Amino acid sequence: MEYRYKQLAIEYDAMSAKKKTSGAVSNDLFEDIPVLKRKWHAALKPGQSLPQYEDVMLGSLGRLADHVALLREEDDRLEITRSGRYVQQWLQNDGWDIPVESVSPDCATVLTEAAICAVTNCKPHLSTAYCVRDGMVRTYDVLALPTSSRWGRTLVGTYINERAGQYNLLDSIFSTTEDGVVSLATIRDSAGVPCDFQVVHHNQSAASLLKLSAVELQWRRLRQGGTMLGTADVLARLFAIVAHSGRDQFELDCDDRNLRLGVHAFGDIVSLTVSDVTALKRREASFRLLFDANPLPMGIFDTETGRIMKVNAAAAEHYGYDRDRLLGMTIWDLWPESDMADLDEAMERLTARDDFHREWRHYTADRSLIDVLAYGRRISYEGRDGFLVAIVDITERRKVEARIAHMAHHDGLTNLPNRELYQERLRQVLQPGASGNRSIAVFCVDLDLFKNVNDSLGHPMGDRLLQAVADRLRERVRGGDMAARLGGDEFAVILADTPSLNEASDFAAKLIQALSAPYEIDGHELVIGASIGIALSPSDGSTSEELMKNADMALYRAKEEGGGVHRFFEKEMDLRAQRRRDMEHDLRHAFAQGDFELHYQPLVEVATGTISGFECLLRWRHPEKGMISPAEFIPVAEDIGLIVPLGEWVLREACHEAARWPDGIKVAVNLSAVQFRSRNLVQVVVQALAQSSLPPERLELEITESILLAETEANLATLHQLRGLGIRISMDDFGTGYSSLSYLRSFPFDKIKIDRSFVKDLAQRSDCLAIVRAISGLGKSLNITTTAEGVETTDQLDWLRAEGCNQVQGFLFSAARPASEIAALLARFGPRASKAA
Ligand SMILES: Nc1nc2c(ncn2[C@@H]2O[C@H](COP(=O)(O)O[C@H]3[C@@H](O)[C@H](n4cnc5c(=O)[nH]c(N)nc54)O[C@@H]3COP(=O)(O)O)[C@@H](O)[C@H]2O)c(=O)[nH]1
Repeated sequence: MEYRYKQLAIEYDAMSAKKKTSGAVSNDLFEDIPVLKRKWHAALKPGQSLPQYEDVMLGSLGRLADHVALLREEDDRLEITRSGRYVQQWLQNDGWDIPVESVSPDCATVLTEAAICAVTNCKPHLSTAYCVRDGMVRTYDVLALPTSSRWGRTLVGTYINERAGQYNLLDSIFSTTEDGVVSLATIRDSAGVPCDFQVVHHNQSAASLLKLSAVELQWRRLRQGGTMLGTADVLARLFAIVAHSGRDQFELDCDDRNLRLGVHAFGDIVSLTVSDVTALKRREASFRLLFDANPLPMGIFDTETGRIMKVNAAAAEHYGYDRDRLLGMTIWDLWPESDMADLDEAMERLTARDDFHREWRHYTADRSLIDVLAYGRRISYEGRDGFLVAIVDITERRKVEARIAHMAHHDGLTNLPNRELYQERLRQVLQPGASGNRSIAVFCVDLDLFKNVNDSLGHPMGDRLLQAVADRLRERVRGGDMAARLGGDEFAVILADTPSLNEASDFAAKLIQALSAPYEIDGHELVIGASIGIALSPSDGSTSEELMKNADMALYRAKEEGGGVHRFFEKEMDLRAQRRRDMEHDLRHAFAQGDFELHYQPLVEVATGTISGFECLLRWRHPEKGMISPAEFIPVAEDIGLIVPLGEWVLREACHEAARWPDGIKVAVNLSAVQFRSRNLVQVVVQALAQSSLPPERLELEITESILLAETEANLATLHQLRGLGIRISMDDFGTGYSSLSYLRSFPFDKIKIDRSFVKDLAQRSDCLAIVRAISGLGKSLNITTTAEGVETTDQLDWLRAEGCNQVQGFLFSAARPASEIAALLARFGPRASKAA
């Protein structure tokens, strides 16, 4: 641009010089202005603000008179009263006494301005006027000389003269545009047919764009060559345009540039504009590359109509449409009906924005829904306001996210909601107003005998069973209700709309029935049961935590009662739970304080009536509650894991005590199944024997069949190791529980202890006698000692002797007594005492 102005200035100077030498404007007149100014000053008399009109203007102007106009103020407006011929030509008006405002505005403006300034400042004022005459810009000096008339009026003598130098208006405009402008004259042959064109006019930009100097281009015939306009193709186009006096636009690619030619024919004169569109072309090529070849689906849609105006190959392929088919559609066609309100709202907002970035759902050609992220930018395309959109398909990402979210809230095995989702749902339905005034029932479900399946048939079978249980649960809940797996064989149900206690009870009963029906899995018919604890809101709690805790307590009660039943929460259960928590605390404290002691109950040989050993029984002397039964505290110690260190203490103490007894007197110590889980049981026993120096043959370990129910292989291995040390192993409480004979086959027990419940009714109940007889017979044939527990009467002793039982234990001889009383007991029932008897 700067170059253009410089060029303009040079052209102007050149023209000024030309005018001066050509004499188009009188050289002498260049001197007139200082002369007139001097004259005005010379005429100014002391004490006057303005010189007299006659002194300045009259009689002495001579040749300048043609260049002078006389202005005066008349009726509040400026009037030209007289004007010389030169001025009249300038004004294009030869009238006298005419208002200044009636002449052409370019003259009126400068005359008014000069006159006002001169009168206001009481001195000559020189202005410059630029006037356009015949397409030429001319510059005039306008000198206003304020004077006073004889009658006191102010008259302004105004001298006007053109300054040397004028320039062509169109030339100046053309010279400032970067586009080339060329005028061609059509050359016709003798037959009058156009055969060539000649450059008759052009601007500098045209020469630059056509890579010629201005001189080389001027008067050049196109067929002469040397320009890209002389090719056959361009000439053919120009001839065609001239033939119809029409217009056309086309592009020329040459070397490293792209030129766009706009052609307009006026008869035989052809006006040509040449624009450099190289940058534009490159932008278009980049756009094509980015758009057409982009692997991302892209398109342009009309903002107003939603019409799809352009798509790339990736879009056609991704959406599964033929490209033309896609171009005949609108973006509404891609949207699911359900999202239409969303689209309307989105479109409303789009019209006010230049770009957007949002998530939409689209239909593909096969009507499958995909999740897409659309990035849009407003563009103008084919004269329409549109949006260029790039699409990123995030369907898979959304699926994975949904899967992860599902997994975070569902149990992987059964696909039921997990504890977190269950609690969240419970919190939701408990919100004020969520379920009106209706009660909400929370069910804690625990499977009975599930552990057996897991232990006997393995975990995969256990898993299949849990899945089947989940299916049955799912079938029974609907709507806003929920069934969940909380972990292991623990499930839970929420009934969010439970009108009555009876209905909750009915539901629980039916659920137990459904879950207890046999399962057919991999050719196995499996039977388990279920126990349910129920808590209702608001009576049993108003928070999810309270309700779940209370339902759990009710479940505990149901389990305690043997399972297969449902129980509602009762306030009293809360007290029991509190008592239980107290006991756990007190147990830990008691162990730390050494509040436990061991008592010993004699084991008497039926044949001799002498003591052959003692069963070691744990006692807890509570500082406030007195003696607490092991039947009460051992299950709690097992639950909290205290039985492991406590059992170790029992073993060490019992061995230590027994080591002080006469040779051959054995000590029997009870082992809990939990002690087997600690995995260092053998080591603990070995240490107890070593520290006490008690021979292993004098130690008997009493186990219950529960040890053979869980982790059978590992526990059997432990038992074999213990027996390998020479320790005797007894099966306690035989006849209760499952009493599977296969246990007797799986391990060579040294002793079977017949549970005292059979001994108690031996004389009254034939079934008890039959069982005692069977167990004794079994012991005899397997060469296993049989010990009857709970013998309280001589009658019972007689029956047992008759049935061939080897050993007895019970209050008939003695209850369990502290170690300090052992000597007395031995004195009474000991081997020597018997001999004495
Ligand atoms: N794991 C451990 N378990 C232990 C330990 N110490 C005891 N126990 C187990 O606790 C249960 C209850 O024991 P306890 O209250 O001591 O009862 C025992 C005897 O007092 C009772 N008994 C004995 N004779 C009679 C009788 O003639 N009548 C009658 N009503 N009760 C009698 O029987 C219990 C002994 O049973 P058992 O162990 O099956 O031989 C109990 O199961 C203990 O095993 C311990 O250190 N570890």
